Amino acid sequence: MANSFINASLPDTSDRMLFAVPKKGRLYDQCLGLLSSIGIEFNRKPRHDIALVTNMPIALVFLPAADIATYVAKGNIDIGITGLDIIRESQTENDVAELLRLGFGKCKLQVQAPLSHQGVASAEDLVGKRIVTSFINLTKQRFAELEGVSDPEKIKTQVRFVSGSVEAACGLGLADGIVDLVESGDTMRAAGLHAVGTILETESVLITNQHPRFPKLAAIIQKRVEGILTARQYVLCQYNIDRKSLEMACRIAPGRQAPTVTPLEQNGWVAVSVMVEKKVVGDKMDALSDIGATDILVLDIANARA
Ligand SMILES: Nc1ncnc2c1ncn2[C@@H]1O[C@H](COP(=O)(O)OP(=O)(O)OP(=O)(O)O)[C@@H](O)[C@H]1O
Ligand SMILES: O=P(O)(O)OC[C@H]1O[C@H](OP(=O)(O)OP(=O)(O)O)[C@H](O)[C@@H]1O
Ligand SMILES: [Mg+2]
Repeated sequence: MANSFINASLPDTSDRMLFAVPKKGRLYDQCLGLLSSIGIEFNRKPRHDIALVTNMPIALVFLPAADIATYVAKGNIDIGITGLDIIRESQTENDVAELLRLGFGKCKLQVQAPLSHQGVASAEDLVGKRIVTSFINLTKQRFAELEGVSDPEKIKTQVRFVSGSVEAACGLGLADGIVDLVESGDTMRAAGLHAVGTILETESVLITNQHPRFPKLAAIIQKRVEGILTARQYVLCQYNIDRKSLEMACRIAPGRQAPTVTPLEQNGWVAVSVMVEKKVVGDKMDALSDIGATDILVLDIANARA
């Protein structure tokens, strides 16, 4: 279970829920944005990896993303944000509870080979060859499947660990193929590589220990984050329509629960307010306009609670 940091120069965290956040890298900015959106305020001193939250009994702990799942699984940290890829690689999926998928940090863990090696068209073609990766366990598991071997430690493919800039390994002669994360594909292409197989699709997740020390506080954080994710996913659409066309309009945009309908002073007309998924709002506006809706407005939602 989580302990306070026993060091006179460190803040007292004994009564606080420890919340781990990636200290740098691809998830850092998005995590800080999310913390701010859910109303978490803190002061972080330069070079300090612990920051006390000023308006909740929480201490933020800034850690490498790759270590967060292990700390949460072991109970040294109560709640945290990391990638699904890291949970799977650290083999902690049975010891952490996944509260929410966060919709950022989306990418794929892919097997990649040099474009110049024309004989390698699929991951199978790399069986028995040299693979370099930061994802040793997931890579060994995939090659064990490809080789039909039940123990990933008994594969003939040679899997070697490097901690970063994995794409350089083929060009430098250390590997015949690599396994690394791909988002836009720019890094892969810049290194003269192409994807020959996908091991995992990943995104960021909010996780807790299976037996969190502060279950109520963890539930509050989960609710707040859920609210922000909903707010990001939806917009509020408002329009006026003849009551005769209301049923059709509600079929076009039924909302999350149901539209709010308010009578207008104008006889027979109503004002409708409804949540619509951002990605389809253009289509919905066109369809509402086609059946006679007027003054169709779309408003951003700053926050939401189910
Ligand atoms: N290109 C990317 N696009 C989206 N998500 C990514 C990308 N690269 C990494 N991630 C996600 O972020 C997690 C942390 O990786 P990241 O590269 O940010 O950490 P790091 O290697 O510790 O930082 P840095 O690369 O700055 O040294 C990954 O496990 C993955 O879930
Ligand atoms: O498909 P892309 O959009 O190019 O993103 C993929 C790159 O992002 C990550 O690297 P990062 O920038 O974190 O550097 P690192 O390899 O040193 O960790 C990952 O390891 C890939 O190299
Ligand atoms: Mg990285």
